[in-house]
Amino acid sequence: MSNTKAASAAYVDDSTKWDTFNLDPRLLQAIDQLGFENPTLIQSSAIPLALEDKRDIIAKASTGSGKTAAYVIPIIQNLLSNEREDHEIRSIILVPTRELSNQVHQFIEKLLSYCNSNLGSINLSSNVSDQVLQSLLINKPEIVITTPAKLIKMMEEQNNQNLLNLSQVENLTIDEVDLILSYGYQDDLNKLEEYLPIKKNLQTFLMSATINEDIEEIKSKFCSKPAVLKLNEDNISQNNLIQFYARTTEFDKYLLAYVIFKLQLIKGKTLIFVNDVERGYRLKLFMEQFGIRCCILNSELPINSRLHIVDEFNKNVYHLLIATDETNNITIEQDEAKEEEDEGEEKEEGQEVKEASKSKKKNQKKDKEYGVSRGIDFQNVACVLNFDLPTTSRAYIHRVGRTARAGKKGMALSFVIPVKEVGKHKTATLPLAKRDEKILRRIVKQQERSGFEIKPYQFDMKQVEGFRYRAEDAFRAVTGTAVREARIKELKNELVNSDKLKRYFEENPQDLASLRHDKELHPSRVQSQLKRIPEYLLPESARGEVKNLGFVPFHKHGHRVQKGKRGGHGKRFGKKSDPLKSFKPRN
Ligand SMILES: Nc1ncnc2c1ncn2[C@@H]1O[C@H](COP(=O)(O)OP(=O)(O)OP(=O)(O)O)[C@@H](O)[C@H]1O
Repeated sequence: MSNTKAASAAYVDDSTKWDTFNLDPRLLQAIDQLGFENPTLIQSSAIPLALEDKRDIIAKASTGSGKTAAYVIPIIQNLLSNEREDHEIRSIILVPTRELSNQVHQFIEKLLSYCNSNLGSINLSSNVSDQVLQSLLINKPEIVITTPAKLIKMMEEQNNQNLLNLSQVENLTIDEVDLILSYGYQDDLNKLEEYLPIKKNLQTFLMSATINEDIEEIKSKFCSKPAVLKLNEDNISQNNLIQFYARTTEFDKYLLAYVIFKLQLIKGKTLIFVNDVERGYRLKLFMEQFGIRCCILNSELPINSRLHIVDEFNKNVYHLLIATDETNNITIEQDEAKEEEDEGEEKEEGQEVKEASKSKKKNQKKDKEYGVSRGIDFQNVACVLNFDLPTTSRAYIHRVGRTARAGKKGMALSFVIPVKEVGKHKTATLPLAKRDEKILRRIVKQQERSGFEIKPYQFDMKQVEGFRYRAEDAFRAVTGTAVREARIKELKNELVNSDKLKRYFEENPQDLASLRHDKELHPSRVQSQLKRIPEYLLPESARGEVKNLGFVPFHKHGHRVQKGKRGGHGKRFGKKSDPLKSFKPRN
């Protein structure tokens, strides 16, 4: 989390002020510095329960509703109000991914700004060597943030046992608790049970936007009489997320992506989700053909690069990020089984999914603790594009939750392939798309249950058609070999970046900006003519002098489109533009 403006009325509890919680002045000052004027609803519900009533908490609240502060503030407050001479580990925060571990750690450090000399925190899942971690642990930081696997690995190493003494732990928090279970951390949690003083009044917080009965076992292990808070969309008066889906074909996904991003039909930053690493590179290479710059995020990249990419995306260095969502594949079997059970659907298709996901798993060298669709606080994302539909409706909630955060507005657009279209385009196909229609039905139902609508969006294909030839040409240039080469090249680049990042940029943080992650990879045939859009391809309103603004405003009044500059368009949209407005739905 970086500096944040106050969340909008949708999430903020205006009726509650921070000073009603009797927080330590050092903590209040840090909250003030973050710009959090009022607590959010989940914060104003959870904090008194945790502090005054000393309750364990199970909180299910929407993505972006401020759950992190809802558990971090009570943790810090409790530590401050029982300050001790001796330093010991007193709070463990478990998160499913290294990305989230880093983010939560950074947030905690901000809240500790005024009490750093009294309290400390450590991120065990950071990218430093075990020796460095050991030297940091000597200082006995009070708060440990980690993935379960890393904690257990360190606990099991003989020489860490004194350093990682958990006998004084007073609080255990499990963030994204349902994902922790899906990631196969159950064994680690079982082991953790042995190390923790559960019987001695351990306070437990279990948090997520999606929680179901799967957590019963954890609940009975770690909680006693928990207060269960359910603050989902129903509790929020205003819906800031506009959701669309568009039925399309395997190839037309690429065509539409080209049109949307080349014509800058989406205003602001976009996060594009694909379902596997290779598709991410294919899409990047395809977009590169048109001079559309974007960067890639996936589990193959070194952790330093991943964190740096997210950080720079948040600082608006990049506008387009193609992220491979692999929680998708990890949770698919469990989630499918669960969702099918809920809806009494047949098991056969579940089998199909298992097979497809198995064959995928074979050639992936992924970091098991990678994840960006859960919990990562991407800042100011205008649009989430599900280039590939997620494979469960639960994954959908978390993906689209990367936009419209903290009460801001956002849009989600999901491409859906009708069953009869699957397998028609040899290279662009994605076998799991056979499930798209079914998943869409579930998403629609689930959104309806929360009172939201996901609307169909039909692009006016007549307008798009003119771009087809160029899209096909560009797509042909992105061969399988080109994708493989790009993948290796990106990995090499990022390893170099990562090494540089580690050694040099630690001391020179201001120079971090010089490492760009959206460099062109182009191992495919480069066709420079594709970077320009000839005028005849533009929608009428965008040709020549602007007359019909309010449609696709390619440039401000009185300015010509500056071709050849920044991917062919010098100017951003005027005020009246709406994302995707030129492609009106056909009813
Ligand atoms: N009281 C507050 N006032 C204003 N902004 C806030 C407040 N609390 C949190 N935020 C901001 O809201 C954003 C979302 O918070 P957070 O990441 O904790 O959400 P979350 O509920 O954990 O979401 P997810 O389920 O996606 O993990 C962050 O940018 C955070 O800084």
